[in-house]
Amino acid sequence: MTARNTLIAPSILASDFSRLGEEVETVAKAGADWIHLDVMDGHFVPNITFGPPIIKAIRDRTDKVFDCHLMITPADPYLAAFADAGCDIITVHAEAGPHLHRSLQTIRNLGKKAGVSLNPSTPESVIEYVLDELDLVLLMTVNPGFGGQAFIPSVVEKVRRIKAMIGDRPIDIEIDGGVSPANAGELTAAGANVLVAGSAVFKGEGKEAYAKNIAAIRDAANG
Ligand SMILES: O=C(CO)[C@H](O)[C@H](O)COP(=O)(O)O
Ligand SMILES: [Fe+2]
Repeated sequence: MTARNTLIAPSILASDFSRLGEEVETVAKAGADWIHLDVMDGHFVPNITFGPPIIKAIRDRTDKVFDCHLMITPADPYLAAFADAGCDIITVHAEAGPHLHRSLQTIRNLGKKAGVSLNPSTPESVIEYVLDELDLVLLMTVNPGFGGQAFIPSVVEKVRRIKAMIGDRPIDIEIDGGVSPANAGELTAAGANVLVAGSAVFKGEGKEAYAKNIAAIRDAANG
């Protein structure tokens, strides 16, 4: 049965960076559940975005959950800085370091929710022995590094397998990359409950446009 309470997490990667604070406030008022923050280092992924000072600067624009997606390696030396900047959920990539269990423990010890992200080619087995350290699994449906890429449909089967793996543990399944009303329904039917969307949300100008875009994804997700 399709999930009824899908959360929508707009990625500010697709927003107008020259008005970042305003964009965060606008998309929050337009119905975003979480704000998704894509941190890229030019090393783990071939793009560079922003870090803790920028996140800190926009933190007071909304009280929505700050969902921080770290595409950086190493991640461990920077986890405290992201926690201090105001991230509520901190997600590291399974491929980005040798000590995933330690990274997740560090995030929880900082009082934040711990997430792990898997690239499209990474098997779900990497999370088998850290399930009890996890609050969220983020499945990439594009190769990380850029917004506006095409959705990779083979990941939908992985969503189903991860849903079965986590059983009744309270772990969110979040999807990131190329999400739109065209694929939201199959993702939630497979077990996802959080959908990140950048280019499908920041289309058009201002609150009404963003609200319409978020509602279209939510309606499709909830069947
Ligand atoms: O993590 C990401 C890229 O690495 C972004 O969150 C993702 O690509 C969202 O953008 P879009 O919805 O435009 O694909
Ligand atoms: Fe992301």
